[in-house]
Amino acid sequence: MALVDVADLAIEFPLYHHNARSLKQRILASSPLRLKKDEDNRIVVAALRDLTFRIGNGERVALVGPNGAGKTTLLRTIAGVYEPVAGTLRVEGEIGSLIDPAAGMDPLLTGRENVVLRALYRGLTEADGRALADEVAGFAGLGEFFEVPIRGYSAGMSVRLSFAMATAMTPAILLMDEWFLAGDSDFMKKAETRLSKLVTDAEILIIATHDMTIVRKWCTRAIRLEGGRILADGTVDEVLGAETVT
Ligand SMILES: Nc1ncnc2c1ncn2[C@@H]1O[C@H](COP(=O)(O)OP(=O)(O)OP(=O)(O)O)[C@@H](O)[C@H]1O
Repeated sequence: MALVDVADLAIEFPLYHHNARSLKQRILASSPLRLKKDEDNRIVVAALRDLTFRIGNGERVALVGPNGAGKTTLLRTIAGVYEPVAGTLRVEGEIGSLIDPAAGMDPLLTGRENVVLRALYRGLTEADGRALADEVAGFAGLGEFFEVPIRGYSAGMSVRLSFAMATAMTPAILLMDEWFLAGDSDFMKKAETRLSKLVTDAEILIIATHDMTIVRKWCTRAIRLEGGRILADGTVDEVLGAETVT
């Protein structure tokens, strides 16, 4: 049974470590809501504040809201990239993340080596890891680039590799940022079937998106964030109404 359970969660990003006093005063004066001073007298962005929700088995959740609302930060927090400054986060089930293409990969290793390493990390045998790498190579279509260190990849190549890798295994909890759906059109046509299967097979899907067509197609629930807080949480129809874009 997969579960994401969040209570009173807060994430902050320090912006200024040094003592730029007059600048601090000006920033705080012009933006009193989202920027604040922490106990070490640094200016921080309150990226997420007072978040409480629970996502259980079978739920397909869209995170919606304007630029800077906190959608990607929330995905990364659930993925374990950021440590909350307050509150609790409980995740049960293996996470597959389509958020940052090169996350968790070693830039000095080749595409193939990265896949095998990830497979070993997930408890597969080396033979299974090698078989998985062949499968990923076939789908990613990187040709000879699969055999070079990934620091030499273009942004699109990194997306192809991480997409192929993430969709070759079925995670219990799938986290996805919508820009992962914006690869070149030939690749995305090929990717769609594979992605649909992954979305269906995962026990929990959480996707951050501005595209209400995606929300209506894939999701059963929507959480609207604004200014790092939850404004609404309910069924897609309740939260979106007649909306098509945010
Ligand atoms: N690494 C960081 N350092 C400092 N501030 C950050 C960092 N990442 C995000 N923020 C801030 O946190 C807030 C939430 O950003 P986030 O990227 O989560 O928003 P979003 O809803 O995903 O926006 P978008 O729709 O534009 O992708 C914003 O105010 C942003 O400036």
